[in-house]
Amino acid sequence: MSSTSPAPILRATDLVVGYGGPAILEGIELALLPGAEPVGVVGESGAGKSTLVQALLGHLRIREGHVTFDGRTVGKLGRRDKKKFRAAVRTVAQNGLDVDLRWTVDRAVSGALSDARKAGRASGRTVADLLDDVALEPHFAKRTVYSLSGGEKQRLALALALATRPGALLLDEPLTAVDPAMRGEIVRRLTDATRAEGTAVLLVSHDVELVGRLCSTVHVLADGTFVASGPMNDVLAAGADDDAHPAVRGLAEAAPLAAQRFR
Ligand SMILES: Nc1ncnc2c1ncn2[C@@H]1O[C@H](COP(=O)(O)OP(=O)(O)OP(=O)(O)O)[C@@H](O)[C@H]1O
Repeated sequence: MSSTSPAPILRATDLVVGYGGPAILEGIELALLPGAEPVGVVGESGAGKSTLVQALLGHLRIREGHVTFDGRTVGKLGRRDKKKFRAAVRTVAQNGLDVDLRWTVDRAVSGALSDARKAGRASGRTVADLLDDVALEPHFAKRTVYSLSGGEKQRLALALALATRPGALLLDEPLTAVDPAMRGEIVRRLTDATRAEGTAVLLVSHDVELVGRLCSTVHVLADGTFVASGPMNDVLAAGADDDAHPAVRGLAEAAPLAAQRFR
C-alpha cells in the first residue's frame, strides 16, 4: 500500500473465528478502504461468508487476530467509538429489514435520514433520491412496508442503509429475492451511490454473476481461507488450471458463460 492510500475503515488481520468446534475462518486478511472499489467474497453454502460479516461487525468472539475500525480493535471499543462504529458500518442481510412493517416506505426512509442527521451523517439527500438509488419508483413511498414483495423489501433495506451514509457497507446476499434483470440495474445504481460517497463495500454471496458485476476484487472463500483473489475474470480463468483449488474450479465450471463479462 502506498503512503497516500487512505487508512482502512475496517480491517481483518490474521482472523481466526469459530463457534466452539473447528475454526470456520482461519488467517483471513481483508481491508475495506474509503473510496475503494467494492470487494467481493464468494463461496459455497457453509463456506463461512456470513460468519465473516458477523466477525467484522464484532458479533463473534475472535480466537486469533483482530478486526479494527479506524485502527481500533472492534471488540474493545469504548461507548463513544461503539456508537460511531454502529453509525459508520452498516449491514444489509438477506432478511434483514429492521423496521415496523406497518410503516409507509416514506416513514421508514425519513426515519433513517433523521437517524443519520442525529448521528452527524446527514447528506442532504431525500426519500425520493434514496428510492431512486434502489430503483423503487416514487409511488412506493406511500406503500406500507408490509405490502412490499420480498425483492422490494430487500431494495428498501439497501435504501435504509444508504440513508445513513455509511463509511462501510457489508452486504450479505442482499438481492436474493430480486430478479436478475433488476439486479443489474440495482448494481449500477448502487455503484454510483457508493462511489459518490466513497463508501467501502463488501459483498458476500454465492452468486458469481452478482459479485462479478459489483466487485472489482473478489476472494474465493473455501476451507476457511481465501484460496484465490483478484478480478473475477482472472479468478474464473485460473479455475481452468489443473492445479486450481476445487472451489475455484467449481466456480469456473458453474459460470463459464459469465467469464470475461466482468469488470
Ligand atoms: N451459530 C452457529 N453455531 C454453530 N455453527 C454455526 C453457527 N453459525 C454458522 N455455523 C456454521 O458455520 C459454517 C459457516 O456458516 P456461514 O453461515 O458463515 O456460511 P455461509 O457461507 O454464509 O453459508 P450460506 O451461503 O449457506 O449462507 C457452517 O458450517 C455453519 O453450519
